[in-house]
Amino acid sequence: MSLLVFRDVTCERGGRVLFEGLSFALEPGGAALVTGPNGAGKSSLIRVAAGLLRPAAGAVEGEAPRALLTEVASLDEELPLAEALGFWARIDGRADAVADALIKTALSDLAEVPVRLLSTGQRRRAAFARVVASGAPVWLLDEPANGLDSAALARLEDAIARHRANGGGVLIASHTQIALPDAKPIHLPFPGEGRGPVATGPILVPGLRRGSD
Ligand SMILES: Nc1ncnc2c1ncn2[C@@H]1O[C@H](COP(=O)(O)OP(=O)(O)OP(=O)(O)O)[C@@H](O)[C@H]1O
Repeated sequence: MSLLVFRDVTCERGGRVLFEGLSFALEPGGAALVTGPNGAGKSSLIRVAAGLLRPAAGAVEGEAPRALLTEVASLDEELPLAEALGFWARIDGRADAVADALIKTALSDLAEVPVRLLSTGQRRRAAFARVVASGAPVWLLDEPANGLDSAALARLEDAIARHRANGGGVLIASHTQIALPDAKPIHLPFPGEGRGPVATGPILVPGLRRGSD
């Protein structure tokens, strides 16, 4: 059974259609990579998948829990990292998962450091640790490689590969090259590029249009 399904989804923001008729399914072990220029609607697509934006038309389906990574880590700045992660992990009923998530993101040494003292890359890894600790089968990652050095990027790619090998699925929006074998491509084109198919393979995108800017 599919983990996540977009069925003829249209997304509008600010009175503008960003994409329409977007259909694809994320299977266990699967991945989809959303690309496109600034403002094309990549983050909006991820937010639609997360249920934070309602599609103007169509439906997003799937019973599997989803974990979301955005620019904002939403971790208490004053708490030590492990405690800040523990707050969310307890809500997910996964308090025991924090230590392992810290190991997978190479943050164990910073477990007692207040979140406000973390660097940009460390914050990004901390936000990803939240996703790892959640135990959710579906990972929705908006620019997960932002701010990461090459070692951290390799660890991110490893974690994604392991998640997929365990039957999880990932939907990623990224400007940066990221190793995502056999990912379904979803390209959101430039404004004014016109209507037409924007994806190949198993993703079906009957049309895509934009309103006037
Ligand atoms: N809250 C909002 N209200 C109205 N329009 C918005 C809102 N947020 C974003 N938009 C518009 O929606 C469009 C798509 O934005 P989005 O952030 O999804 O693009 P993106 O492809 O992720 O861009 P980037 O590569 O710069 O991150 C942009 O034109 C943006 O101005």
